[in-house]
Amino acid sequence: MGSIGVLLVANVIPYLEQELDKRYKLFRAWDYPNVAQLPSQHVTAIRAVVGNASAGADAALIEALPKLEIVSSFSVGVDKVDVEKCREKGIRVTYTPEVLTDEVADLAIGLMLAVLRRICESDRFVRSGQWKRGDYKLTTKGTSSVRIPNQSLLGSVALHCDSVEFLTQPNPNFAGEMESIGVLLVARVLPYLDQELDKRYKLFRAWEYPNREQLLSQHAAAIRAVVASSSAGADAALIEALPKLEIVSSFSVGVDKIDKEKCREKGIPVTYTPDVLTDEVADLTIGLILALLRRICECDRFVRSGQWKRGNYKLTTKFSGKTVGIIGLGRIGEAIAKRAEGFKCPISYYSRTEKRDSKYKYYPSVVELASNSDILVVACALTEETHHIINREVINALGPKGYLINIGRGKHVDETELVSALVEGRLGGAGLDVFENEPSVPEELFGLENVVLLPHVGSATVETRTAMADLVLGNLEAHFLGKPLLTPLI
Ligand SMILES: O=CC(=O)O
Repeated sequence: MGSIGVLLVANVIPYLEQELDKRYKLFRAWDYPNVAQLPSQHVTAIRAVVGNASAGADAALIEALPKLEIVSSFSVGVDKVDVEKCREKGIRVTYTPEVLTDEVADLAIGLMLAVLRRICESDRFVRSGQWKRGDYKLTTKGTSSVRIPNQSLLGSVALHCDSVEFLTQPNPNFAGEMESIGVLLVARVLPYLDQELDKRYKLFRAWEYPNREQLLSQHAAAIRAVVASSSAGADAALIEALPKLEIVSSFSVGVDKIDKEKCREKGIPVTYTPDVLTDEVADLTIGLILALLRRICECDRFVRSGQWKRGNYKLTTKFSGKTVGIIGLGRIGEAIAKRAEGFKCPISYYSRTEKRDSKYKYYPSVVELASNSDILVVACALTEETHHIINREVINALGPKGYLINIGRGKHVDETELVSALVEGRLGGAGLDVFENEPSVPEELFGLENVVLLPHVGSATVETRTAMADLVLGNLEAHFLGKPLLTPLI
């Protein structure tokens, strides 16, 4: 085969170039001012042309190579090959279908999620330190419908994802009585929730007081409900300091900032916002995985900075078919598993106990799960047992080819260990939506290519945050009307 001439008309991967060079007499088009100037003995030696999506074989080239038998394209698209001319001259044309189908489809999903959920913009927001000055704006949902349990109980609450209808009127059965009920909002949340609480109740905003003591000394006796969030909850001291407290309603699914034991002890119900945000968080998890493995944010930076003109972006890593290990197979963990199945990923999981009805492989230890996973996703609740569930041993078990995704809580991960593993190359990469001391993010991460950093935006779309706000309002209304709570945790 060494005497067969092959003309390479485009820069392909070094591997293909080397292998062609080993087997054939290889002519590289860029070594000549133009193909018309190939010495005539080369022209007659060339029996094959290898091109790609950007350079192929036009009619002139085909006509200029009298011994041409085949055009083999390193691409699925053959728009750069004059297929008609090849047909006319009986020249074979090959291309590379099937082998790249999953890869391109994966990237299309990654791009969709990156655009809808503003993944690259959010990553820039974190890296530039802007998160410290306020939260990132809400984005748009990737999945098309929101379902909430017991929707009928919401009364005047309207929940439509396609056209989000904002709840503007309090339940008429309740108006009047409610205005005297004191509600404490402990953190800035969606303006819509703030406004709607303000319309219905006597609202106290914690951040408007110099400190908790002043707030409590003036209003403790009026407060009958606390509205919490993922960043600020209700600790034992606050619960004890509110003698009239009847309910804690959290604008979040994670309730690690609420002292649930204290609430239980005092018979105070706690509500949260499960289900309505499951799709959103699972979508974002897939977006994070794709952004990390396919380097979507880094590629976006590469294009925006004009570097593409100086050469192609380096090759990245395939998602489809990778083994995915999930820590915590609750609602969100299951939704992530279902999505990853669509990418033909074998799924396994760790949880405190094996789920008898689950089809996924169970590992009784996180280290074992990490050793057997390419991608490890943290999707469990934060408790004392799951604090730093990702430690040095787990990170080392995941290894330099492994990827960590955290959409749970920052405190699930020993961040110091994570940063050193990333910096030292002991871990392949990390996609992080949460951090130990939000909105502070370790600055060592800002310059790394193998991380995607998001400002805790798992559920942060207009549609889902509105649905979560409506659940908070619905739970409070149900409580004060003496009806069953919509989404009680306690
Ligand atoms: O982190 C978000 C939530 O707990 O809802």
